[in-house]
Amino acid sequence: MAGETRSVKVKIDNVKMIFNTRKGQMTALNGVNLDIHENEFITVVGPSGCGKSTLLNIIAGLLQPSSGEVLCNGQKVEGVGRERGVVFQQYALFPWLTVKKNVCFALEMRGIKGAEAEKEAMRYLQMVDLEKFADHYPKELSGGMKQRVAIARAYAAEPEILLMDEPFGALDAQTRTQLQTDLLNTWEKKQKTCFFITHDVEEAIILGQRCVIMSARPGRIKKIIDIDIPYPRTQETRMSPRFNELKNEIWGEVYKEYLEVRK
Ligand SMILES: Nc1ncnc2c1ncn2[C@@H]1O[C@H](COP(=O)(O)OP(=O)(O)OP(=O)(O)O)[C@@H](O)[C@H]1O
Repeated sequence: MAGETRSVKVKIDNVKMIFNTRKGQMTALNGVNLDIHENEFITVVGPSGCGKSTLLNIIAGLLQPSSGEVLCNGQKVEGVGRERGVVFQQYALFPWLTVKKNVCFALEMRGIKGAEAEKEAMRYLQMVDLEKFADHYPKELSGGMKQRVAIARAYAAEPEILLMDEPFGALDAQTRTQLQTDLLNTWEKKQKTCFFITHDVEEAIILGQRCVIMSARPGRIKKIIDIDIPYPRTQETRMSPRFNELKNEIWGEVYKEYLEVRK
């Protein structure tokens, strides 16, 4: 299985999450166990409301589980940490800072300041092909460009683990495809551990080494599928018979869970 010989970067150990709501207690996650290996690219799919974002927020340290724990590099996660970077669907850029200064912000958190930070920021902007827009403000950019800035900023923070919650979900199909290609290129060069949530089964296959399928609420891991398609993956990969087999298999599993939600 992909990644099995590598060391465990993040261990999700019997995580349960209960929310107190106006209607009483609601179990969002129950008994989630997963080992994410060093430099592994994991994609996560499942019906709406199955707890994907909740799980990501627990790994990020933004939420504390009701029971169970998450270990990162063997240490219990008790809050946010620099080794874990998050990219959300909404770009979360600082609107009052230019593109370059948004990236500088992440560098400053690492202690890189002044001219050196500016130079480094340009290097990260080049990576996402946005160096020409360094002095623009976020409001002057398209949705796809803003998300590329958010990705450059996430990379500039040099996290060991990238947690991505439907980062391309709000984008048009063409921009999404372009960003998938950019992300794959960057991942192949920089090899970070990635945990990537998506609603899009094709996206889960084109990016991931393993695809985690979550069951309907209360969310747990239903199945993990090895995406045994070699990298580099390109848009032509989508035409291959294996891609289509995997797509049918994963889609079938997700659809069964979707029907559970509707019952
Ligand atoms: N802070 C909260 N308080 C109460 N309930 C919550 C809270 N956060 C999430 N939930 C509930 O927990 C369940 C899981 O939510 P979550 O956002 O993790 O699902 P998801 O799989 O990411 O959904 P989607 O795919 O629609 O984004 C949902 O029923 C949601 O309403």
